[in-house]
Amino acid sequence: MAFIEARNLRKLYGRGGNLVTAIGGLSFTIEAGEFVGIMGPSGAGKSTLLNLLATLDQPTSGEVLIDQENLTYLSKAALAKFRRQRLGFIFQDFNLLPGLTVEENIVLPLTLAHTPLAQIQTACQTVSRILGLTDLLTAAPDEISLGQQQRVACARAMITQPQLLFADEPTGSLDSQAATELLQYLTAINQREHTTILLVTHDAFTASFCQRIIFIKDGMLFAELRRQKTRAAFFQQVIDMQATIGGGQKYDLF
Ligand SMILES: Nc1ncnc2c1ncn2[C@@H]1O[C@H](COP(=O)(O)OP(=O)(O)OP(=O)(O)O)[C@@H](O)[C@H]1O
Repeated sequence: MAFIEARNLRKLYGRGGNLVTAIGGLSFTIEAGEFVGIMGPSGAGKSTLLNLLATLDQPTSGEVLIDQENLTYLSKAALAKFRRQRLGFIFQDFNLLPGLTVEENIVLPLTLAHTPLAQIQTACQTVSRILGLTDLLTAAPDEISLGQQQRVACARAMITQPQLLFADEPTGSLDSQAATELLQYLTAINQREHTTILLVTHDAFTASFCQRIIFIKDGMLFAELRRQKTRAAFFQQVIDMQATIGGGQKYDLF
């Protein structure tokens, strides 16, 4: 049974003669516990697609179902509750609140949900230990490195133990060591907790940690790759597909 189902999704921006088709009619499914990447050239519609699946944006037409719940028919309040209880988000620019400590940022989703304090403290200890943040809990976000900030954002996304985690270019601001650590952590929660992960990336190294990559171009499905052998072999397959699809790297002209 599909965990995420996109049914003929379309998203147009603008109006009149200035209409842009960001997503042109996409249908696919993702199973529970999959670790899936979305790739494609700049402007292909990757972020738009992620935002539609993550309920952060509404399609012009088509439907998104998550765990057999058709999100098209949920009210704004029901959608907000669904998002809060079941989804986690990691974005490239972290969105940490500068006036709060690392700990306050991490526990924010539980604080907003009025979770009992003892439960918040236990959850914070667990997630901080896993992500190596225990010694940084009293720091302010601007006192820690970018890699550490990204791990804080990851901890905040994970503290509610979401079934489904969305990440948009999660390694975009990280050096290769911090990126590797984050990807190993995502792999671990995918394998241990069976968290379904959907991430957008233009980076073949990041993509090589996924089990399956959906390539889109001009808002349409272009190809799909499944990891069958080693991560190194998958990395090479991703590079080859990027060459085929064209414009695979954002900054390949520089
Ligand atoms: N808010 C918006 N208003 C108008 N057009 C938009 C808007 N957001 C995205 N677009 C257009 O929709 C198309 C898809 O954009 P999107 O950001 O989803 O692509 P992407 O594949 O994530 O690109 P990138 O890799 O550069 O981030 C592009 O042509 C973009 O210019």
